[in-house]
Amino acid sequence: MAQSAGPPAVAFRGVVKQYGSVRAVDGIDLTIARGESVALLGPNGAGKSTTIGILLGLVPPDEGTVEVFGKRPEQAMRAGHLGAMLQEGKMIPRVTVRELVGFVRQTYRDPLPLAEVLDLAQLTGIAGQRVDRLSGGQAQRVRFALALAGNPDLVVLDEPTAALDVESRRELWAAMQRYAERGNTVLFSTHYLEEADTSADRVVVIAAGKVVADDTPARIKNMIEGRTVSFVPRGAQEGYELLPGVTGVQFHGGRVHLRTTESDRTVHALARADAFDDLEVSGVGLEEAFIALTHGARHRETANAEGQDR
Ligand SMILES: Nc1ncnc2c1ncn2[C@@H]1O[C@H](COP(=O)(O)OP(=O)(O)OP(=O)(O)O)[C@@H](O)[C@H]1O
Repeated sequence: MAQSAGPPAVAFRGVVKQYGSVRAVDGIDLTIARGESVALLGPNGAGKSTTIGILLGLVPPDEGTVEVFGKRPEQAMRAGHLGAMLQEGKMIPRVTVRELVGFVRQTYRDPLPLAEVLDLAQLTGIAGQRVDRLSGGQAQRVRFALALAGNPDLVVLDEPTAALDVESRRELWAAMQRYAERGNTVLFSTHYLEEADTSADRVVVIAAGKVVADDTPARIKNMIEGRTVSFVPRGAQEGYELLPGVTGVQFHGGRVHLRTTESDRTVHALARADAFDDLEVSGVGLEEAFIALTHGARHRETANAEGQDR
């Protein structure tokens, strides 16, 4: 649930990060309100980890500014506003869950009570176990507990469920949602649309270092889970973008390719206009959908630059 008092949890303005010829982050503008749960969704190499690194003050941007609760990331980190769970991170052997979480929380100025951290991360029942003997899912929940220990206002998780089985994922998301429900801001990255759909209020889709879509999970799902209707056109080849459900139009290989969220209605409208030969309807894979969204974003940029209202 978003709250409005004070500066936003996160404000990226025109952020760019270049590695050699790769623009890992290519002009990101992003504001996250306090209390929002936001998923950064994107394929491999989209720029999610780099964006998170910049947010945490670990990666200096080449251009643009980043503020976390109105402060520079390093200041926000020092002030205890930020907690992070990154992809890597080995456990110290031979200590128990309780000892490790207890030790880490003591390094913060105003930590959560130990029992509360253990409860939030669903670790109470395994608090006496050694951290180097835990399952993958349990170990991830310990990392989550370490990210929460300082009682941060914003917790950032970089692909927290990578390599976890379904049950462990479910437990981690339940733990994360309980933290979000306390009014905290959560930002996590994922490759999985289902995770973004069930665990976020808002989904920001990143591809090739750019934000290509930013909407509610339901609308993003609609965009990504759409279909492609392709055909050899007949008659006037215009106005396709006005057909019901159509979110994108491309011409190649002598065919028209329409992306649509409502393929039945699109096909009915085409049939009424007697506008096609050799019609095909296919589902869209996630990678393809990202590419389509990326093209859509470029198309909109060009249209805006040309002053067209499309
Ligand atoms: N330290 C680095 N040096 C050189 N190139 C880098 C570095 N970090 C990231 N990149 C490149 O920047 C691009 C974005 O990478 P990033 O790790 O941010 O993507 P990602 O969306 O997090 O991917 P994944 O889902 O695979 O973790 C990739 O092309 C990657 O190879």
